[in-house]
Amino acid sequence: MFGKLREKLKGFVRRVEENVEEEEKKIEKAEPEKKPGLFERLLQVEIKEKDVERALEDLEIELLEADVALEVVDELRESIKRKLVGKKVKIGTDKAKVIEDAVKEAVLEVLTPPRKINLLEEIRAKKEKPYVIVFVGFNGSGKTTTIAKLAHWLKKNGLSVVIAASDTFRAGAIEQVEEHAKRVGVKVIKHSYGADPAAVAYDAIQHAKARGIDVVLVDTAGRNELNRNLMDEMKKIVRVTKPDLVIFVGDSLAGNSIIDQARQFNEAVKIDGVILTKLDADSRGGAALSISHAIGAPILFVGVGQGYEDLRPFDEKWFVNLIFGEEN
Ligand SMILES: Nc1nc2c(ncn2[C@@H]2O[C@H](COP(=O)(O)OP(=O)(O)OP(=O)(O)O)[C@@H](O)[C@H]2O)c(=O)[nH]1
Repeated sequence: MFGKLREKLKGFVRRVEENVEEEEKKIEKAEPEKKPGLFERLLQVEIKEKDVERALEDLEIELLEADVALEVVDELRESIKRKLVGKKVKIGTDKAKVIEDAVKEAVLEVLTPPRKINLLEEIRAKKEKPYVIVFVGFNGSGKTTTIAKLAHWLKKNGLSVVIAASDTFRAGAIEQVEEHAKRVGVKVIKHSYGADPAAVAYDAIQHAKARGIDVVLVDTAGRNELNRNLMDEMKKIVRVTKPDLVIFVGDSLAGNSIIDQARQFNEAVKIDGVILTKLDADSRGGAALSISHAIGAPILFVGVGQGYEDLRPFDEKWFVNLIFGEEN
């Protein structure tokens, strides 16, 4: 996971370290009489703007190549600069660590959403059952698989779940969700193809209300902003179901374009949270790094494989440790 991102960020740390080491050598070589404040200068070396500027320019290009969104690259650049320039490092100490810590902190800041959601707590705290989650996204982003994974996870956490087969548009979609649901032991509420998806979701909510089921997961058809009718239909599903949460499911392999997708969906129906799929196959990591910052909604889970267990609650510290090689 994220091999490219790791390589770029570590490369940056190395380049700045080399520059600072050069400075250090200059201080050590200088004649004592040419050195004002010799004692402090000998003890520490200050990281100068020129030590980071060139390395930052290279990093900027590399991050863009790794599909990090432009605004996130700018944010990282400024943040790293703020943290490093003027910093004094004791001679003989581990400079790489000081630089890496600053980069880690900057990445963590960019990853930390303005708002966090503890899904289990929210579901349990809701007085009137059910808690309704609508899933939206492009075709093939992994929505249906993700819904099955989440149903499995919710069940494991002691919650009851029903799925609304609200993709009445794509041939085979209802059978597909039924198959997944059967495997994870969850009931599906369905109508026939061509039926109103909002009506299917509404029925699923009534079903859950009548039986005291905790959560309704609404599977919707994959769509994009060019499908005007489908986008309007999605707005109707949200209007009718008044969901507690709208989750955008995005394929992390789609790279930078996933950010535009998320923005379009966020404009149409407000996105409350994100699930990124296929992280197991994502070497670039740019989408994961950028999406929360771009739409102001937290990443709730990440998909890390095709099995039902392969859904991991997202935590930015985990992501940072993964990038900096402290966890696999
Ligand atoms: N490797 C990997 N594959 C995944 C992951 N999540 C989903 N997939 C695969 O992605 C493919 C598409 O998933 P679906 O769930 O069918 O996609 P969908 O978004 O429901 O498709 P539409 O109904 O067209 O919107 C399937 O082959 C899934 O097994 C993941 O986290 N990792």
